[in-house]
Amino acid sequence: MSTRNVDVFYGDNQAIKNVSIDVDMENVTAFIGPSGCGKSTFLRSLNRMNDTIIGARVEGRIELDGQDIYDPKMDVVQLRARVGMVFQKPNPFPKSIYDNVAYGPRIHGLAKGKAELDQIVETSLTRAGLWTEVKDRLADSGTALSGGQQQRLCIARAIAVDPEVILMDEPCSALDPIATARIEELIHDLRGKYAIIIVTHNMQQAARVSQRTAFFHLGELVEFGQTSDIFTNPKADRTKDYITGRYG
Ligand SMILES: Nc1ncnc2c1ncn2[C@@H]1O[C@H](COP(=O)(O)OP(=O)(O)OP(=O)(O)O)[C@@H](O)[C@H]1O
Repeated sequence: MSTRNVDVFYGDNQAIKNVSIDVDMENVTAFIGPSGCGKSTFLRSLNRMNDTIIGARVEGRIELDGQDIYDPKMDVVQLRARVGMVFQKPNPFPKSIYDNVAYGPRIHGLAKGKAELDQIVETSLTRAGLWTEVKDRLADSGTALSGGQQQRLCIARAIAVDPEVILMDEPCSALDPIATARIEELIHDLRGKYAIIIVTHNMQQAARVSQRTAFFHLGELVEFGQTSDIFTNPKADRTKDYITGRYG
């Protein structure tokens, strides 16, 4: 996935300024930066989630496999299956655990029959590290699970439509440390199967889960590189100030 000279506006207010980035499909990429720097705005532009916000406007070019995702011919429902999203607060549908995962494959016609759908549900829940905890209660409501389990269910739901990229917007901010550790392990296990981009406030988390880090400040991409370099040998003064806790 690549972006070229991307600007994002909310009315007259410019939240993202001229951001060009190539997201590596093999690695986990973290977006970090102080509150309000535009991390979530930029993340949402990668699967056209900003389309749903009145007054939001994206300029520049964003490509997935060489295709312009803002091309008027792009099927946005299909795009959001290819570039899935996991939000800050787990948001399972008020449906059974099974139906939460089966929903996407059903609407996209990915399974030929019940057996195939069962298999997709099992594989997705297994990849999301939830299968053993829920396999005997697939008919229970997804909303009855713990917060951490709900977030893993949301990850299973994203995985079920076989995405290329998974966007995660502060996926652990509503979770306790144990549930957070499970999600971080899961991100580690999913690396290589999907390109993962995670927005996080937590620099330790970025250092633990990602191989590439992008530092944003005031809507600009200040520095992007290997996570180890960003944290141990940042080039820009603004990055240095942020990682040493001088602001943010
Ligand atoms: N729906 C919206 N309507 C208008 N302005 C918005 C909207 N969402 C974000 N903004 C503005 O865009 C700028 C970037 O916000 P954004 O939420 O992308 O930053 P962030 O780095 O993700 O912040 P945080 O870490 O606090 O979530 C801010 O000035 C914010 O006020």
